[in-house]
Amino acid sequence: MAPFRHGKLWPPFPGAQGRPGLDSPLFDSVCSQRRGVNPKTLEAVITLAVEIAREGREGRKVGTLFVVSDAQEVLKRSRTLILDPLYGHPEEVKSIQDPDMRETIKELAQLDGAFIVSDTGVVLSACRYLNATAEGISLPLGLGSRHMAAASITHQTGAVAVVVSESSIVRVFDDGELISEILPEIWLFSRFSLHLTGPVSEETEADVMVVSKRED
Ligand SMILES: Nc1ncnc2c1ncn2[C@@H]1O[C@H](COP(=O)(O)OP(=O)(O)OP(=O)(O)O)[C@@H](O)[C@H]1O
Repeated sequence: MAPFRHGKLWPPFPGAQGRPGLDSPLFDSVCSQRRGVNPKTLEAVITLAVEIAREGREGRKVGTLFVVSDAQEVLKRSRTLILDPLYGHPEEVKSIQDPDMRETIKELAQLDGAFIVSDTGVVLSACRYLNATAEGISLPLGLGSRHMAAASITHQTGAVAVVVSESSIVRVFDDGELISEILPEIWLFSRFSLHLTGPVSEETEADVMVVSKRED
């Protein structure tokens, strides 16, 4: 029988045995109120991003991008690259907390573009190209166009963006800036060069390491 943690079933999702999941305190520093987005939604997105970075799909690494909150502004600044696979489905089945939806996202993550997630956690759209501009963005060297799009959309709107890099690192952007880098497997640390600059905090739980910009 699965153990309980913080009064909830642990681990929360099949396949996440022994890994941080929803309600893990590991992501508290990233999902703080100062982000200005629903912390529960952001936490659910980051947990899913870590699962995607860890698992890939059918033996391949998968990179993808989630944009969380301020959805109407984000939708205005983006367009679908193909017919939207989530279009027309009722909101009740598109919750980021829903296990079936999470599996669907893992499948769709193989396609180009971004997922748009509302503040309440409804995944509104997939495969979206974000109108990105490098103006006003100072991105650490070595990050490519997916990261630029993430930084740019958070500069233009009140959203927070979560990138799963094909190199298996999860990065979080707010206000046009990289605020956190998450290693889904601690052994990656030996091959990892930090893109965050300035004072950082580090937290590790169940093989997952979170390095965040210190904001105190
Ligand atoms: N403006 C954009 N909006 C949405 N998705 C984008 C945008 N630009 C790039 N992408 C996505 O990022 C993918 C990878 O691009 P690229 O390799 O340049 O990014 P990257 O930042 O180096 O990411 P990774 O670390 O995963 O390689 C593209 O195939 C596309 O799916």
